[in-house]
Amino acid sequence: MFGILGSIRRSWSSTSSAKTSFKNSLSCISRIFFGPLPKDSKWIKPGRLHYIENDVEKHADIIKTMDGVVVLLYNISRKKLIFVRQFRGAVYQGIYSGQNVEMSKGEADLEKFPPDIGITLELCGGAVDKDKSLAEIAKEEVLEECGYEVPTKSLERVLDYRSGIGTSSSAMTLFYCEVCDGQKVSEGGGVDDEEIQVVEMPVEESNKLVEAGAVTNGGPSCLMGLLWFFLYKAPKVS
Ligand SMILES: Nc1ncnc2c1ncn2[C@@H]1O[C@H](COP(=O)(O)OP(=O)(O)O[C@H]2O[C@H](CO)[C@@H](O)[C@H](O)[C@H]2O)[C@@H](O)[C@H]1O
Repeated sequence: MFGILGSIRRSWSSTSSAKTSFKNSLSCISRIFFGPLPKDSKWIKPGRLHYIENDVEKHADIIKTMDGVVVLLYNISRKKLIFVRQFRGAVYQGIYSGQNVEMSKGEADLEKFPPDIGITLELCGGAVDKDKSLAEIAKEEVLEECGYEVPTKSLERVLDYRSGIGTSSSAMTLFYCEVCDGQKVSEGGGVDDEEIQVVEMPVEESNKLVEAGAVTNGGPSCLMGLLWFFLYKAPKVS
């Protein structure tokens, strides 16, 4: 199973077998290099919040980022959960720099740190960057990334929570949506130059993703969605 998903890397050892640990690369990443954040970044804005608590002045170094939606998709025709895999620069950087809080600089050593270490397994989703309802944004992401055309009413709002509460605290919304083969209208894979791979995984196999130790390079949204599914949905639908 972990041939396709890749197991989590907290750090990367140069003695690790780079070529065999990750299979099924999504795309060809030939070069990775690190640079400073431009002030006009559309995606993140860093800042410092000051506050006085019990007469003591304190501060929090924070990052403003966009809110997001994620969708746990379940194909009822084939009893499969649907995930997406993609290269995430932040994950690559996190593994590359390890415990070091400094941002990496310059050219990445792709021999020691192959690009595939930055590939995640995630729920379909995206940023709340349009003036539309959360369900409409979720519906669009389901179509763009996974190729299923679903009505907004089939998106069940499950949980609202915050990610990265120590630094960014963006508001996230998890939806659950059942789909069938008849709703599959395209391959998915993202829009423009996105390189997203759709992974349809049998329920029994997905269950292993939340077993102790079987953590993937995925975020808490994916793990939390899976836990919710196995607690509340799987007993009824699988
Ligand atoms: N940090 C970034 N830097 C440069 N380009 C970026 C970017 N994040 C997204 N993009 C670009 O925007 C495209 C579309 O993004 P999406 O709306 O699908 O959001 P994504 O799933 O990347 O999550 C995004 O938005 C959600 C909600 O904020 C976050 O949780 C998640 O970390 C974030 O990547 C990506 O393919 C990429 O080109």
